[in-house]
Amino acid sequence: MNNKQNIILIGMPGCGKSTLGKALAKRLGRDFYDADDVIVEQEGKTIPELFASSEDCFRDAEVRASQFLAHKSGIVVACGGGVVKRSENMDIFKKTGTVFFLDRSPDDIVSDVDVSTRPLLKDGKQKVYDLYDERIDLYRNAADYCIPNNKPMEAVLDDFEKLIKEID
Ligand SMILES: Nc1ncnc2c1ncn2[C@@H]1O[C@H](COP(=O)(O)OP(=O)(O)OP(=O)(O)O)[C@@H](O)[C@H]1O
Ligand SMILES: O=C(O)C1=C[C@@H](O)[C@@H](O)[C@H](O)C1
Ligand SMILES: [Mg+2]
Repeated sequence: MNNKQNIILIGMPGCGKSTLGKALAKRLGRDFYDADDVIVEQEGKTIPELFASSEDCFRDAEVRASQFLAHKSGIVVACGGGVVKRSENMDIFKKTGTVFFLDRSPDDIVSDVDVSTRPLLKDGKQKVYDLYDERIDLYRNAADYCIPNNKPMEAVLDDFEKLIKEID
């Protein structure tokens, strides 16, 4: 893959975007960005503060962060879990990047994520299953490639790195 092309990770909250994204960036010698952190920095507000105004207010900020990130080159981005809710974000990212869906089962997500600390999951474990059903088609349709996250992290990283080297 062209090393200027951005690597964009999408997937459920808790699917491993930040952890695997950071590790992949390190392996490839690229810079890593967490889109949620960019939103907080650009807006000068926390994610709960933005959601407290409205979800639309947060989603508008997310589009601005997508635009900012898509102007960079050769980076790895962990998107927010709901980035696919606005198809505009995917159009923006695809201009300069390739989109990878990190697919982790809801069973694995609930088994090791502290749902109480994730805003959209604060309503408990059932929310993970509901969100997965609600969003799975959006993730699959938005992605250029799917990376199953169903084995130890180092093995998933090996698959990811191999795929990146294979694709144009
Ligand atoms: N293959 C795996 N094996 C073991 N643990 C994993 C695996 N993939 C992810 N995890 C763990 O799952 C947890 C959630 O991962 P992470 O925070 O990277 O998810 P995320 O997609 O960035 O979530 P969010 O959208 O909420 O930011 C972390 O504790 C991470 O170490
Ligand atoms: O899944 C979602 O809709 C979200 C996930 C987080 O990464 C944040 O982007 C925010 O809490 C919304
Ligand atoms: Mg994250």
